[in-house]
Amino acid sequence: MKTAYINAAFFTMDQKNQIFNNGLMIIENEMIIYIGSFQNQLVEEAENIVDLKGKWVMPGLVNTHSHIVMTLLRGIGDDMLLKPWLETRIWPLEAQFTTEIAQVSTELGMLEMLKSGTTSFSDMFNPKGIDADAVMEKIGETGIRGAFSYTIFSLGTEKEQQAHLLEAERFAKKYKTSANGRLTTMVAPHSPYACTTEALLESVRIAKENELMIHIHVSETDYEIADIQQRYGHRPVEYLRRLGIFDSPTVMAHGVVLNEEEREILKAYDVRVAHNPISNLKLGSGVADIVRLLDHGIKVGIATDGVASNNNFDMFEEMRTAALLQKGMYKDATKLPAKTTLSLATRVGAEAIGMNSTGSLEQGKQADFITIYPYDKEHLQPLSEAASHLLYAANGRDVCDVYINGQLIVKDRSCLTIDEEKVIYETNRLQAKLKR
Ligand SMILES: CSC[C@H]1O[C@@H](n2cnc3c(O)ncnc32)[C@H](O)[C@@H]1O
Ligand SMILES: [Zn+2]
Repeated sequence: MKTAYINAAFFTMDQKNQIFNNGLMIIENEMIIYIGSFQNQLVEEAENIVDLKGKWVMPGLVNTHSHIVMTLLRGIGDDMLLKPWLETRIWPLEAQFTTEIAQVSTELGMLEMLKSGTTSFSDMFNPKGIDADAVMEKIGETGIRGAFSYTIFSLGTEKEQQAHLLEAERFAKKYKTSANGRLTTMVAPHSPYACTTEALLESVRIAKENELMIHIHVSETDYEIADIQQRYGHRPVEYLRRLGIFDSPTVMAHGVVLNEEEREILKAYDVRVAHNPISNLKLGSGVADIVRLLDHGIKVGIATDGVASNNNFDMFEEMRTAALLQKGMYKDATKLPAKTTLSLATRVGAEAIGMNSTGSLEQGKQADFITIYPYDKEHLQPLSEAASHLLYAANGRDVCDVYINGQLIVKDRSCLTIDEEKVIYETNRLQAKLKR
């Protein structure tokens, strides 16, 4: 069935960055089959017409690195550096997670992501003590597109670590293509510091044998660089390169502390970077040099990280912060201009996590898009500067509708796939049970 979307301004975020004011988009079988100027004949041929009534339409946002299962930990452990934050606050709390907590935490995160315009995300979750299948079931029900990683940590006895790796591989295989192709998996050794060399080598094997991407935290802090250098005689990038991690397509979260030689390696191996500007600021890790990464031709996506270090999943805030930081750091307002930054949060981010079929409004792409109704919003006036407002003035609460695969998931700010009231009630009931 063909559906025509009319009466809107379409921001394609494709290579040409086109804007079709009062344009037309036609969707058939979950795909965009036409995007462009209004054509009466095409509208007449469509079985369905959706009047978008002056809205702005753009591709759904792509969050390239998150920890959805941590959402219940928002606001806990503020104002700490990464190492003590993980070791004294986050990991002891995650150790108390049950499957019920993980499911509610996931639903809360999904609700927030969807309502703020994220249609695709790449997530690493801590599976300790929880039924990962039950979490996947919840995610599948929401309608979102995602790549999930069952995180590999080197904790416990040799036998426990073997069992953990087996389970990570089972999970990666089982969900490689699931929920009608919307959900997929990656292999995720947590980081060079939380995994043994053996676990990293096993990750390389699992990724290769199953043709999966790798998702890993790398070069997040000065401490990590010194620690890995001392333990293995190399900085993290060279250490991982030698182990073969980058022989599979890899998404590296952070990349805050990198030198020129390392950027050359990332480019040579087509390693992609998930840039988490707010988390990096909040944990006192620093500011990644995105300008240099882009100058090297490295694919960079925008990401929030988990909400315990952000403290929200608002990708509008995230991309604005990304742009402002580079301008400030370089004392050069031309760095990371609006269009470039918007493309990192959409098309380029999608490519970075291997989702080439989404991220822009183009013929042949999946129909993942969001709408914003600007007329009653003072901070989105004057209307003529819409392209600027999307980066510099809008926020996640401006998102009106969200479509994934052409399916309406959020309608007029109500999520159709999640019981919002119940999730908020359960969040507070379960969070109160955690020993802090
Ligand atoms: C085991 S899944 C992911 C796991 O990583 C931890 N985490 C969250 N944010 C960060 C970060 O910025 N760097 C390193 N590790 C992080 C947290 O325990 C998550 O559950
Ligand atoms: Zn992270």
